[in-house]
Amino acid sequence: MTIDRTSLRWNGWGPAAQPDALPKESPAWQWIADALGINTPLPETPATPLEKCTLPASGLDGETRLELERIVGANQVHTGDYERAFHARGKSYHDLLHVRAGNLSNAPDAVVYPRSEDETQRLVEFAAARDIVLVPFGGGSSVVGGVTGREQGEKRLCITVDTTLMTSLLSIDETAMTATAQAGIYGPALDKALASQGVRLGHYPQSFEYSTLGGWVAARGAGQNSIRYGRADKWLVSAHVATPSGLWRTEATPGSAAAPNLNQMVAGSEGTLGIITEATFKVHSLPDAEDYRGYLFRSFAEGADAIRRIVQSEIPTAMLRLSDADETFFFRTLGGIGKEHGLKDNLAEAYLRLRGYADRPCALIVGLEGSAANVSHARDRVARIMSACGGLHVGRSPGTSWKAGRFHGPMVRDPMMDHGLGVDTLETSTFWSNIQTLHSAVREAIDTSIRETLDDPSARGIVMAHISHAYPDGASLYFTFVFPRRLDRGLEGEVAQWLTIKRAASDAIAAHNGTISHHHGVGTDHAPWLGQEKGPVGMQMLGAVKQSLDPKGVMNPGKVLGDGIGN
Ligand SMILES: Cc1cc2nc3c(=O)[nH]c(=O)nc-3n(C[C@H](O)[C@H](O)[C@H](O)COP(=O)(O)OP(=O)(O)OC[C@H]3O[C@@H](n4cnc5c(N)ncnc54)[C@H](O)[C@@H]3O)c2cc1C
Repeated sequence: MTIDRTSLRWNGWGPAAQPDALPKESPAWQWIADALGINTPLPETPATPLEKCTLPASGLDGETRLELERIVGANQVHTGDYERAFHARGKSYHDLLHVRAGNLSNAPDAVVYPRSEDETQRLVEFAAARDIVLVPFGGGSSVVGGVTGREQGEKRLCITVDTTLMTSLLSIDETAMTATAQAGIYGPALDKALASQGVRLGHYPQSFEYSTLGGWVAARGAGQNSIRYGRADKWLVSAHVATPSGLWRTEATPGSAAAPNLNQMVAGSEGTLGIITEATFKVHSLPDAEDYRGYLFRSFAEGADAIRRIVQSEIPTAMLRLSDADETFFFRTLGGIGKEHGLKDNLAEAYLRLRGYADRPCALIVGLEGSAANVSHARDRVARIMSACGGLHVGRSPGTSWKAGRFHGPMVRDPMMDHGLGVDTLETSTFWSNIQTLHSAVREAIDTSIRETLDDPSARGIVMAHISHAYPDGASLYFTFVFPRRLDRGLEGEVAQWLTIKRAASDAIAAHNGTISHHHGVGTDHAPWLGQEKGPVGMQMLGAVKQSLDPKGVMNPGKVLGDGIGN
């Protein structure tokens, strides 16, 4: 079962029909405007409807269309406006600036939906022979420019290959605890199929509902419970990839010393080497017990120290998520707006004041999953470390409400963009010894660069961050920032505003020893910083692999190895 494209927003996030996540009459708008130093009413900035957008004519000629139809079937080759608009770009803030403004100049000439590995391989070989560009597309949830159709200056025919008709769970090896599925299966469908056999992969990115197995591997992502279930490069056992040089089957053994592990070339390849048609991955028994709960810390440093100690003590947790003081304040205030403030809340506040947690606290959510005995044992050990590090237990409700809304946060972005506000996120990781330095440097870079882009001296951004994934040696930092959009200079001015902020943040990450991406990938947006991270020899190796598998450069050109930020 796949998701009908027309049931989804082509220029936003989630279902086409969905309740407004931030209704017009909500008092939250005024609070956000005040926090941003905006003294005028927020403007109405709705997205351009499709019928008013400029779509370049498809360059697909009749003969090529016939050839494509011979490979994938007549019903699987699309050149209609909706299909081309849906596949023009991904879901980054930068992507949304373009599509909401009605600029669909990146739309591919056609979208094709292969139904099998054989069709995909024939399609890739056909494209290579004809020098036709192919852009692999799963859920299209890339936030780094990974699925942009025609890159600027690309003259060749451009076809997006949508994998979402390849949705079968092919097999489960209950003895080895691995499973194999076709790459185009969406998160919920995969989860359901695995759960019916008593197992799960456990990969839950925030985009889970609208992203695919192939996209998770290709972008080398991490789910919210990555501490327990691992990132994509950890749970991937093997893959089949349709490349211009033939079908590539990576080796599948639990451990091997037979030269470097080529699965690591698939994870993170972002469609530049070929199209992943199926993947084999590790699975886990469904947990008997779950425990999600909250703690408060007086400082980000104390909370980070608690996470480090828990992970280094090898206590089996599924998730540890620490918000900095700004993020804690933002979500607590936003969540409380419009709600009646009763006696219970007053007592809770008085208690926090008394214990010294009222002044800019940092919230930490702990998630535990597994057998009842393991969860209970882990809960006690976690509680001891939290307490030793200054954490205050605040009960289950922050944990359960975080879990219930774990995929809903992004629904707020469209209404914000409809009211002149920009919202973007970026992420990195570093060693524990550097985490506070990197947090401060990137926070400062985003805050300063937002102010630089605004004329009004009282206007500013809201910048917040959390630790989202933890390892024994370090952790990731995930930044979210909200800012008043530069609406006065059109699309070009808005892209320039975004570029100023993005460059400042990325330069700060590179200067302070963070990775340019912990889990979103490289796409076009992070490509200019990749060389600094991999070094000249590393870049030469990546280029040589690309050249060897895809000598004509038809597979997702401009991504990962390009330099096209802002395209
Ligand atoms: C709201 C939101 C929240 C997000 N949260 C997370 C998160 O928590 N964790 C995380 O890791 N990421 C997150 N992301 C980023 C994104 O969802 C991930 O990168 C995801 O793995 C992409 O999956 P997809 O199926 O949508 O792939 P797409 O966006 O379609 O593609 C991503 C990249 O992989 C390539 N690709 C896709 N399918 C294939 C294939 N079969 N073979 C070869 N190449 C392929 C594409 O060409 C592109 O370069 C989030 C994005 C959004 C919009």
